[in-house]
Amino acid sequence: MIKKVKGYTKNGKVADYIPALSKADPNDVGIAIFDGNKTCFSEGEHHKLFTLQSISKVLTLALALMDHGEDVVFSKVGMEPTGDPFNSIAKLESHIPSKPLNPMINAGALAVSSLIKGSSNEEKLERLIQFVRELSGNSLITYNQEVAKSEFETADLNRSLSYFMKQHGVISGDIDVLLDFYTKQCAIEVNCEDLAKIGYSLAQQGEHPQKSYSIIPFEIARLVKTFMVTCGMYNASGEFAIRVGIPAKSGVSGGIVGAVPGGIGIGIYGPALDEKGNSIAGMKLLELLSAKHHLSIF
Ligand SMILES: NC(=O)CC[C@H](N)C(=O)O
Repeated sequence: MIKKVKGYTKNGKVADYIPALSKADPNDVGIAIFDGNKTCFSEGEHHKLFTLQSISKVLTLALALMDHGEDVVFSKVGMEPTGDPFNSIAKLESHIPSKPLNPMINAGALAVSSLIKGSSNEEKLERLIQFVRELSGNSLITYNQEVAKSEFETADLNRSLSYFMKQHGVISGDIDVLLDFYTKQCAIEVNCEDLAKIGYSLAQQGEHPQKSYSIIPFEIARLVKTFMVTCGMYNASGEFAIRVGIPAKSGVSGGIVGAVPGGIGIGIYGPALDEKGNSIAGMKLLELLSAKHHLSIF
């Protein structure tokens, strides 16, 4: 499978606006698939660690909904796709009230992250990491300090979005404290197998990947997967729904998580990105997989 898409990597580019991410090898492509059995199917660079980046937005959304419920969360963030790049500030100004349009773009994710419960950033991060450990069944998961620091030092666009939202009453508190948490959340490190299990858990409406208990309430799992369909691949979500049709979320590290209803989780890594910030080989891989195994939900 990987062989068929490897060639696409040369048409993409590794993200370098977060300096530490530019160290990734653009030729890497890895995939893991988990269907609830003990072992994952995996191929390529599936063992390499990479940071969640925007994939974390799905997980903080689920946690914030579990912390506060829908009314509070959706008073701060909307439910509509933007059609704009993930880091755009444009709609914050042109939409009244100026709350971000959805939780899968940076502005929305920053607003959601500001809601995570905890008396300090350490406590909030510990809760989030524990949540990711449960969803992946991997108790060793932690965050990459170098990537977090690299993003914190260069995140002026995200600071701008945050200050804009603070001025408009969407968020409150110290912006650098929020950025400290957000950049660490984005720097949580996984491999394809961890990601496949997270996808499986979402596909199974929040069930633990290996034990029979629920980590995310059914209704919240349904809700976050709907956002994955409508907004998960940024401003390529419409085309992705047509070509692939799997609830999925990507990140600029080159990761993609997919959750196929009926119990298949997919974790992909391919750091060469297209111009919208999605893994170029990863998207192709999902397209081939979906066509071959009829995985589209539509
Ligand atoms: N699209 C992404 O993966 C963006 C996440 C990244 N940490 C940022 O805020 O820019």
